[in-house]
Amino acid sequence: MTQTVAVLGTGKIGEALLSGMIRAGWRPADLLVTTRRSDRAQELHTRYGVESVTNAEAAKNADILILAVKPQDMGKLLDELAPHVTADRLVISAAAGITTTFIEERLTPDTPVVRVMPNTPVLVDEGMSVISAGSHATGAHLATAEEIFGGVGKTLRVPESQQDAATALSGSGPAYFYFLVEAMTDAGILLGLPRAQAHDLIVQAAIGAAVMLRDSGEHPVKLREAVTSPAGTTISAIRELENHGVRAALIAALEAARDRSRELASGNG
Ligand SMILES: NC(=O)C1=CN([C@@H]2O[C@H](COP(=O)(O)OP(=O)(O)OC[C@H]3O[C@@H](n4cnc5c(N)ncnc54)[C@H](O)[C@@H]3O)[C@@H](O)[C@H]2O)C=CC1
Ligand SMILES: O=C(O)[C@@H]1CCC=N1
Repeated sequence: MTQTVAVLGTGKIGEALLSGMIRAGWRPADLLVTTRRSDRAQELHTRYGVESVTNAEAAKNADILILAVKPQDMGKLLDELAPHVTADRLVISAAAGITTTFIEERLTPDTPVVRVMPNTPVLVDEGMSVISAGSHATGAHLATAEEIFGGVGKTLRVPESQQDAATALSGSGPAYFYFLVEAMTDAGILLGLPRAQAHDLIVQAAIGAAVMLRDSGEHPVKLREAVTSPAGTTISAIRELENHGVRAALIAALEAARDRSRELASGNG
């Protein structure tokens, strides 16, 4: 029997997931969305043909509820849902930091909850979604989450204790690469290239490097060594990166993201 899936909170990640599910073959008739604003509901209907309902209606009518509001809005959303969510539903949360216990405590006892940390490349079917079971979620519930998120990229099961780290790596990860591309494009401007050309050169270098990382099976150190000619250009750049502590900065940055995810666990942010 076809299941109905509702995406509650259809902002950046909610819409990215919704669009991916439709590309992966979900019928708009089997999908529901909730929004805070009616113009947003209309926009999503025009774009995807999906019906917009209230959170309470979504809880009553959908078999699977995907919660995609900000961690700070999660407590309020769960209060709205609680009277209507029965334990035969599957609740999937995509919110950073929010634990399955936080959600379970606010819903009908025994409601299965799965925590997922996706990332925005679900928009191009190259997402990374890290999945953990709450205390009432079975293997079948995890498989359902994998089916939904696996349609738009890779999935990985981890113990929930690793979710904050995964959030720092893959959840936020795309932003670090965009930041690097932005900075390297600025460097191209400094070196006298037109902005559009600098952008294209760096983006293609990033794509080429990413595909080699994924497909060659080689360690990144080996791939970097192959670029780094003796007394050449690359080693001059690497020395500057090390002088400026870029490696240490990245380690500290991801640690800060992990810590922020832990802080968000209270739902107050
Ligand atoms: N943006 C990203 O790359 C990722 C975000 N996430 C998580 O996804 C969640 C959403 O993040 P974004 O999409 O970036 O934020 P966003 O602000 O774009 O989307 C949140 C949406 O929820 C709506 N909303 C809030 N309360 C609502 C309610 N009671 N009923 C219906 N809709 C409601 C807001 O109007 C907004 O459209 C967060 O918990 C975040 O941690 C997870 C992975 C990646
Ligand atoms: O920045 C954030 O909090 C969200 C979670 C992971 C990516 N974006």
